[in-house]
Amino acid sequence: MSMIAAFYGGKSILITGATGFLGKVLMEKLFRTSPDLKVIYILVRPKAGQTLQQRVFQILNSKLFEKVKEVCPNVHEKIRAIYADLSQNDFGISKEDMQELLSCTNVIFHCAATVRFDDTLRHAVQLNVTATRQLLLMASQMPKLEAFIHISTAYSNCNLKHIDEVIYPCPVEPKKIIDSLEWLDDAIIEEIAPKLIRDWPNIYTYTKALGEMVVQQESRNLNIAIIRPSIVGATWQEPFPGWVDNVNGPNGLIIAAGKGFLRALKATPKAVADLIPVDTVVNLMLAVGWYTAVHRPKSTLVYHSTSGNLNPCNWHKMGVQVLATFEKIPFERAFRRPYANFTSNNFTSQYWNAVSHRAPAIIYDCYLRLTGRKPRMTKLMNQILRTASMLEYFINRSWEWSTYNTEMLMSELSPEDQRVFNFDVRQLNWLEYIENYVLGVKKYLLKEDMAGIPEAKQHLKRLRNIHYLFNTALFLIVWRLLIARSQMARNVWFFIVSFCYKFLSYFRASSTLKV
Ligand SMILES: CCCCCCCCCCCCCCCCCCCCCC(=O)SCCNC(=O)CCNC(=O)[C@H](O)C(C)(C)COP(=O)(O)OP(=O)(O)OC[C@H]1O[C@@H](n2cnc3c(N)ncnc32)[C@H](O)[C@@H]1OP(=O)(O)O
Ligand SMILES: NC(=O)C1=CN([C@@H]2O[C@H](COP(=O)(O)OP(=O)(O)OC[C@H]3O[C@@H](n4cnc5c(N)ncnc54)[C@H](OP(=O)(O)O)[C@@H]3O)[C@@H](O)[C@H]2O)C=CC1
Repeated sequence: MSMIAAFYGGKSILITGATGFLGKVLMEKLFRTSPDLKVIYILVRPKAGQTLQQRVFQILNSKLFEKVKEVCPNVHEKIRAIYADLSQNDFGISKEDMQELLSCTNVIFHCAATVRFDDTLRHAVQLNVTATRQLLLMASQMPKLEAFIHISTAYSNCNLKHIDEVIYPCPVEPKKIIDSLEWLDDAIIEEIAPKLIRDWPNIYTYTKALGEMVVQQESRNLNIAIIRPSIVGATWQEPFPGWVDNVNGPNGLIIAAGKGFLRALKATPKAVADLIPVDTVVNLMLAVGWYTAVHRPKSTLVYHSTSGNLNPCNWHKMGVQVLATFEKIPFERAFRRPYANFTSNNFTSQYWNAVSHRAPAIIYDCYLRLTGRKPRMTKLMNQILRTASMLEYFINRSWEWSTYNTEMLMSELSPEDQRVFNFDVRQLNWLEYIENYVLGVKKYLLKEDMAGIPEAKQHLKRLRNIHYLFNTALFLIVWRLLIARSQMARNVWFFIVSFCYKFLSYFRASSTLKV
């Protein structure tokens, strides 16, 4: 019997960010392994015209939850969506709901955050810092609370090269920032933001670091743990391989590469690609929840959920495998044949952007215009290049994350728990994982049918022929222009033509002799 699964039995669990990528996988695993849990409270806001109930219905009826419905047929009754908007100071939770949360919650998983790199400082602080403080305040009023698990990111201290499982102080106190945001106007905030974030690459990582400090400062006598995942990728094993549901992180770039839009990336090929499967992160979260509640460590422990120091893979290996998978399982209606050129050189990167990205987009837009259609490729290309440039910081550096706490926890688990809640990334086979990942992007993000693969392969063959034709035509045009202007080019040209002519004459003569 799994001790971790048994621990969650009969428990009331509060999850923030349950409608997000990590949150959904967390709920799925909880229901599947502890179907006798009492209730999962999720803090949700209405979104995109959907009510809370519609959002929950959509999640529970997705493919991700197919297995859950077999193990826990009354899953609908065990999930309680509570209206909450974390960008409001009191979350906007009703009095009755708040009362229920305060009196019943046993474990909290705080996943909600804004993960946009370019969010405004005000919004990012509100969500990643102030909301965390507010939730901790709520937690301190929960008599039955056994553990509070805060999800941060391995990149919260990416201004350092070696990162230990400790909370590092930020130059400016979070409280000072929260207070000043109350009276400063938006224009001033955006002006001071770059000075505040200093050597952090973006507002997201900076506010996640502030969030950790808030956890440390407001922990009171709560049992708290922090988990820091690196780049969270598709599921490795559970509930099935390759599940993904948004275009964040590598997902958008895999789409852009598979569709042939993105063919070069400013990336250091040897830098560590610190991806971690989402189910591995979730298994660690559940194990940490159990350990924190049962063993009650004296201080707040930080756990790194990273792959780099246990089972490293680099961007070159990843790119090669992604390309190999595109060969086997191509995406439909590609713009160009997929190709992956990683360069860390600024000049080469600019060159590839001009030749491989912007020029084809402009040519295609001209074609659309000529055929009476609305041009759209340049806009799309700009969007993709903007996203790629936002991620550049993370694909041109390597970090070392120590994983003592994570390894200690692994050794504390029973063999059964190590199997059911496996977070040992050493067992991950990257080639297999990446193939399933790309397949998952095709199936679950692009919603492409596997039956379309032969047609997609045909399409790629056509694109290859167009590519050869285009290159030959381009070569001839450039050559013709050169001949017109340079005597040397003319001489070379006549030499080649006469050589070819002589070769053909010889070939014809020798074949006539044979007959
Ligand atoms: C050479 C080829 C290579 C081939 C081989 C390939 C091998 C694989 C290589 C993989 C290398 C991976 C490196 C990963 C490094 C991750 C590091 C993470 C580190 C920290 C991790 C964390 O701790 S935490 C999570 C990370 N947090 C994000 O990862 C959010 C980022 N992101 C944004 O911060 C905003 O996205 C940003 C960008 C501002 C734009 O902002 P923006 O305003 O311009 O655009 P929007 O985001 O509003 O998007 C407008 C609409 O475009 C849609 N769309 C957007 N991108 C799209 C896309 N690429 N493909 C299709 N569709 C896309 C979107 O879905 C919207 O569609 P709709 O309007 O219909 O909803
Ligand atoms: N994905 C990754 O690569 C990594 C993620 N992390 C961390 O993991 C956690 C989860 O990330 P992930 O699942 O990928 O992110 P998602 O963007 O998929 O999910 C974010 C969640 O937060 C919720 N949320 C955002 N704003 C509000 C709000 N105002 N009120 C209520 N809920 C809100 C979202 O709700 P809604 O659906 O309504 O928008 C959603 O459920 C985050 O803390 C992130 O920092 C750490 C490292 C890497």
